[in-house]
Amino acid sequence: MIAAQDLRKEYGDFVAVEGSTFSVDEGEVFGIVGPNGAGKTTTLKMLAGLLDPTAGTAQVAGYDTSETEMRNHLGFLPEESPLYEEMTATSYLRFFADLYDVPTDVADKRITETLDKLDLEHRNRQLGDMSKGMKRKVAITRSLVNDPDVLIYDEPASGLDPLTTNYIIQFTEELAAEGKTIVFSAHNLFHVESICDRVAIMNDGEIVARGDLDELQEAHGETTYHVYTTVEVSDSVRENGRHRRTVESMSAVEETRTLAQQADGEVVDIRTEESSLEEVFLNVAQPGSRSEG
Ligand SMILES: Nc1ncnc2c1ncn2[C@@H]1O[C@H](COP(=O)(O)OP(=O)(O)OP(=O)(O)O)[C@@H](O)[C@H]1O
Repeated sequence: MIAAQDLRKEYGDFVAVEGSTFSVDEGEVFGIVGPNGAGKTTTLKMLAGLLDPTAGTAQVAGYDTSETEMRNHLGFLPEESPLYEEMTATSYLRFFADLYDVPTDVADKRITETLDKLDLEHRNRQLGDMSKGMKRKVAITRSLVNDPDVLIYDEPASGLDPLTTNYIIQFTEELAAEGKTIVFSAHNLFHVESICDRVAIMNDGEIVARGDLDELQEAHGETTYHVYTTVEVSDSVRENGRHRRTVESMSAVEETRTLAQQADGEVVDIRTEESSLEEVFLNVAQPGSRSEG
């Protein structure tokens, strides 16, 4: 549904994105994460046809991103969505539906249903008088007026309160369940972990790791073993009448078993804990690069 081959973007002599190759299948939710300045927005804008790549190509819904027809199949949510401040939400959304030649009755139904799902109140308030969360809901609704197959969302929930953030993340999940293909960037790795099928981690303009969570953990994460014993062993802590020793390798698990036996005890439980996406991220997004946080 989305394919990018060797995308590159230069701003003057600064290379913002290079060698970016990836694909996203129909119905997949694909997350792009990375430190500030890694090149996420630049990548998303190239996919949305808003920035011309310096080199490389990309296709969305079967169209090259340079083809205008592609935009009829795409909903793009920019990081900052400038809205026409004097318009009401309803008139603004009708205006955009009209640009896509959506018949008025179809547009009105679609707009009302989406705003209902997003629980937007005060629909006839001027956009300039709406809160940030309300404006984001209007911008999300705008991305859906043409009923696109593909959604490209740049930081959909950035800077919003936890309640509104939850609404938007849940809503994105619902869109995925309806079969939309979604690419989005986010700094909140918990959200990415909870809704993405696959993730690409960018650093310094390049994709440095990619895959589903299991693949990322296997390639770049660590497994932690919590070994529970009946007796105290070196570095163990007491926990609910047992002793827990936390180690990083199977050989250390075996060593713990030996230590327990030497103290006339035994291992009664072993629990494993995989790295979170945040830990994987910290392992691959190296500082010292051009991080702009
Ligand atoms: N129009 C521009 N002209 C020059 N440099 C730019 C331009 N737009 C972006 N850049 C630079 O390109 C790099 C990548 O920017 P981009 O916005 O794609 O990063 P990002 O990963 O989305 O960052 P953030 O998480 O902060 O939104 C940054 O160093 C940025 O300063």
